[in-house]
Amino acid sequence: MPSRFQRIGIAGAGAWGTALANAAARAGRDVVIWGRDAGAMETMRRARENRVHLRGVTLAPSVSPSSSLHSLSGCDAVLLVVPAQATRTVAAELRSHLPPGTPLVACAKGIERGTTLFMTQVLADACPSAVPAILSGPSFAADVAAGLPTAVTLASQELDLAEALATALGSASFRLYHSDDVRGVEIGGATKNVLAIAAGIVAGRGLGASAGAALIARGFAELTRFGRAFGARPETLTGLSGLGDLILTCSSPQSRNYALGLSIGKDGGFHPSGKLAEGALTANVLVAMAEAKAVEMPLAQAVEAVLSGRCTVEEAIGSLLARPQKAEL
Ligand SMILES: NC(=O)c1ccc[n+]([C@@H]2O[C@H](COP(=O)([O-])OP(=O)(O)OC[C@H]3O[C@@H](n4cnc5c(N)ncnc54)[C@H](O)[C@@H]3O)[C@@H](O)[C@H]2O)c1
Ligand SMILES: O=P(O)(O)OC[C@H](O)CO
Repeated sequence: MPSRFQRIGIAGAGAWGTALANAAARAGRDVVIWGRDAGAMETMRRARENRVHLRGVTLAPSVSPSSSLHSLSGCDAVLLVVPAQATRTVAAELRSHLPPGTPLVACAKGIERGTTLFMTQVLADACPSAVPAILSGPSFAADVAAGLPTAVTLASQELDLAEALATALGSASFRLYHSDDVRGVEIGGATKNVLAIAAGIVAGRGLGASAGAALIARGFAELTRFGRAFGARPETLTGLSGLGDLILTCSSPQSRNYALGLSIGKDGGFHPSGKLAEGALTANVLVAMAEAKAVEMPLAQAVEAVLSGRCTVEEAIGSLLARPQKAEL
């Protein structure tokens, strides 16, 4: 069915941008996907495949790859799908290409380092003429691209807009729930990545399934405390973008954050794989923001301390287990 958001732009041609391009095409939309690397975009256009970031997935016929940001200027809505720390740069570049009032949907999961801004705040700052929104939830790019059933949340301050965008992008296999709790949705995605590194460390160290479950439950307590302190609604934190994504990312080596933790847990060293693990970039800003509001986040602090080399995995586990006993709630 035609939509008021018939022409969808995707700014960012990584794994998630490519998967979202195919999902939007499956929903019946005409899609332009932009990437900064002209050679890679030309190869994608000819091969109908993103061989760098999502090998083996055929681009839907209605997806047009481009390396010209201007090609996004005729889009009814744009999904911004670059890493969290690059979101400001690309949003600022989009500013001169998008008509005022164009919905701009942040799809990154992180917090901007230096400014401590959440993703929609970055959009409001860098591209103030656009209408910011956020898309987040438990969703591996490969699953979405393969058309496996997936459910995520799309939030905007205007609930009607969130609903219209969710309808435009949704299909039988890609369900979007709408919300106006923007802050809640963006906090879940940013926080779960840090906790997923801890979950990977627990698995890599062979601490057992019981410890893995405890980590998810106590990690969720941290996510909830942080979320409440920064204005999230509790029911959002227990939804897809909070608890849902925490469970997914803390339990699958398919997650790059979990996989990073797994390798740290196995040999104690932090060897970046070259794959994007947003939690490693968010950990220190998350912990600093928590400390500034006296929010207790011992697991996130332990991840940050291990990543920065201030303590070993053994020391981090030892100090977590030596914490005084306390009431659960
Ligand atoms: N991959 C997933 O399963 C998945 C699912 C949900 C959310 N996300 C989130 O989406 C975001 C992007 O992840 P991804 O998996 O697509 O990463 P990716 O590493 O596959 O791709 C990142 C893309 O961004 C581009 N990029 C980086 N810096 C840029 C800049 N300054 N200007 C223009 N382009 C730039 C890279 O060239 C690359 O094409 C992350 O925040 C991630 O947490 C990913
Ligand atoms: O591979 P990760 O760890 O970035 O996780 C991907 C998605 O965020 C899962 O919802």
